[in-house]
Amino acid sequence: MDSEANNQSTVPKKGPNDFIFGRVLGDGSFSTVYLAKDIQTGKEFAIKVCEKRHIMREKKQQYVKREKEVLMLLSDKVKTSAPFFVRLYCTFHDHSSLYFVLTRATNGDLLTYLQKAEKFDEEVAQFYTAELVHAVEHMHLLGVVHRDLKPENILLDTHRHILITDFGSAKIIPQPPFLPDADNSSEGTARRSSFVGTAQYVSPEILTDKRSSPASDLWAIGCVLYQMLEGNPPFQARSEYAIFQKILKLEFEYPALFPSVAQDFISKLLVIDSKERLGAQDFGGYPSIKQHRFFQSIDFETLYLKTPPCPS
Ligand SMILES: NC(=O)c1nn(CC2CCNCC2)c2c1CCc1cnc(N=C3C=CCC=C3)nc1-2
Repeated sequence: MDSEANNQSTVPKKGPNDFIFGRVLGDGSFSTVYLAKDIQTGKEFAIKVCEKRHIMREKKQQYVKREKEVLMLLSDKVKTSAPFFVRLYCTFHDHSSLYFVLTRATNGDLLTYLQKAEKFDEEVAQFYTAELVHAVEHMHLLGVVHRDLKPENILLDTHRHILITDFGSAKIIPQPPFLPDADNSSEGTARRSSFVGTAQYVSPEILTDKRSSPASDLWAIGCVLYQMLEGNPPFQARSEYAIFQKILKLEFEYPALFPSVAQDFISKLLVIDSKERLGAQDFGGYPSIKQHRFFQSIDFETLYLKTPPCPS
């Protein structure tokens, strides 16, 4: 965790009174995210406030515990150098709430950015998909599967680079040998009792046998890229049930003039059998994804140094 304001014994423990809370940045079923300023340093953060009573009533203890574990893992500068995630600076609690002090993303989320542009051209879509692939590869190599990747959970920092957030649905799977979508069903994949994710981006295996795996995030990348280029996600309907039916039947179309290389890439991710998805058989990362001609001009190692292209 960052020495800036972490919970190590050498740093006095922060508390709610150390911050000035500002406007609400967003709210979920049991949390509210505020813009906040550290009184001592003047630095601005996003503070996620989770109400204890609501967490207990909704039986969400596991979600909150999992999110903290994942955020601590991704914030450990020893374990990860990828900047593509919101960082957890410190946590504290009082009688009513739990507080997560997080990176503040000054440019909102990718969904809002995409809606303003209606759709992205190929260069912008390629750039943000490359950052997403690089981030997901890093996350999976640390054994973290997000399970709810979507444009709303992809924030944009001051320079409009991505910051993946909201790890409440995430799963941590045991470490090396880490085979994306390995057959070790007790480890590489996880069965849940309840539905995880957001209907438009959920993969078929989560719907059929509730068995999520790293390849579930690869499916979501395919959905996000389609949405960046078309303006809407590939699977849409009036109800979640109808969306699920379309997903299970792979019922979606590419509009006329949809870029052919992107179409080829998406078609290799939106595959019903998770083991057949591009990258699902890779080891130690996703070389087969990064080598796809959709990323022909991309240098993944210097993405973060580049200025993101602007939508036209
Ligand atoms: N659920 C969360 O963890 C979360 N929710 N938000 C606000 C949401 C608003 C709607 N779109 C998705 C995000 C945040 C976080 C993490 C931490 C976080 C950090 N910075 C921002 N910044 C924003 C800036 C402008 C508009 C919205 C959010 N927001 C968050």
